Amino acid sequence: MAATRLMAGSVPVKLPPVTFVTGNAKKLEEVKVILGQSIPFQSLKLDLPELQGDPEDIAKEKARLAAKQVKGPVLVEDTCLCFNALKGLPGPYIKWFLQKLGHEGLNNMLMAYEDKSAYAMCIFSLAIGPNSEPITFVGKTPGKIVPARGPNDFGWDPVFQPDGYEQTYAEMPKEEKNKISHRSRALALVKSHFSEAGIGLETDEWT
Ligand SMILES: O=c1[nH]c(=O)c2ncn([C@@H]3O[C@H](COP(=O)(O)OP(=O)(O)OP(=O)(O)O)[C@@H](O)[C@H]3O)c2[nH]1
Ligand SMILES: [Mg+2]
Repeated sequence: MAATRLMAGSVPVKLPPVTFVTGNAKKLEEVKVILGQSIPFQSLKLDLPELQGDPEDIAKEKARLAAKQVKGPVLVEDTCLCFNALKGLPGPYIKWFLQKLGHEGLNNMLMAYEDKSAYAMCIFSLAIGPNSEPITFVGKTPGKIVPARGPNDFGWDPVFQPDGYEQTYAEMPKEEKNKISHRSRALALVKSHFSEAGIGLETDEWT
């Protein structure tokens, strides 16, 4: 099973299948549903170390590390939750803020501010191999931080209410979240890249 890169006017170059590398089962669940059969991929559960700094650099570095481990094409993603009143923080550090402070703590961080607006951001990074420069695809969904509502099965979903909705991500049916989420917006760009770059895949099977 191999992916094929169709170069205009040249012989297609075969690439191994793309591996989505993440340690987060909930991310993987959403990526599977959003991509459907559009880009067949295999997944690898690996909690990669993360650089500090600019979210795009974090995602690229994650892709470089993943490509070294997999020795082939990889897709990774890094998710940020950015509070406008805090100039974008916690951003890429949301995992640790959520772990230490919980939903209530995230709300409390904004207590001193009237502005509760925030945005969820997903940066996918694709590296074709260990020596190629990763490229990134950014998806954002604006919303606000609210006291937790809805099931508690994925991260900060209960405290993020996207603009134009009365429900938090957690309260929305999954199909609805996947229509407007930061993740689906970033993946729409990944899909376009695959079709524009002429990256065809020989298989439509899940592995
Ligand atoms: O409510 C949520 N709705 C989402 O749509 C969503 N996407 C990610 N997250 C959480 O935000 C942090 C990102 O950190 P993160 O990008 O480093 O992820 P991770 O370390 O869990 O996995 P990975 O880095 O191995 O891929 C982690 O706490 C994730 O659980 C979400 N929470
Ligand atoms: Mg991580």
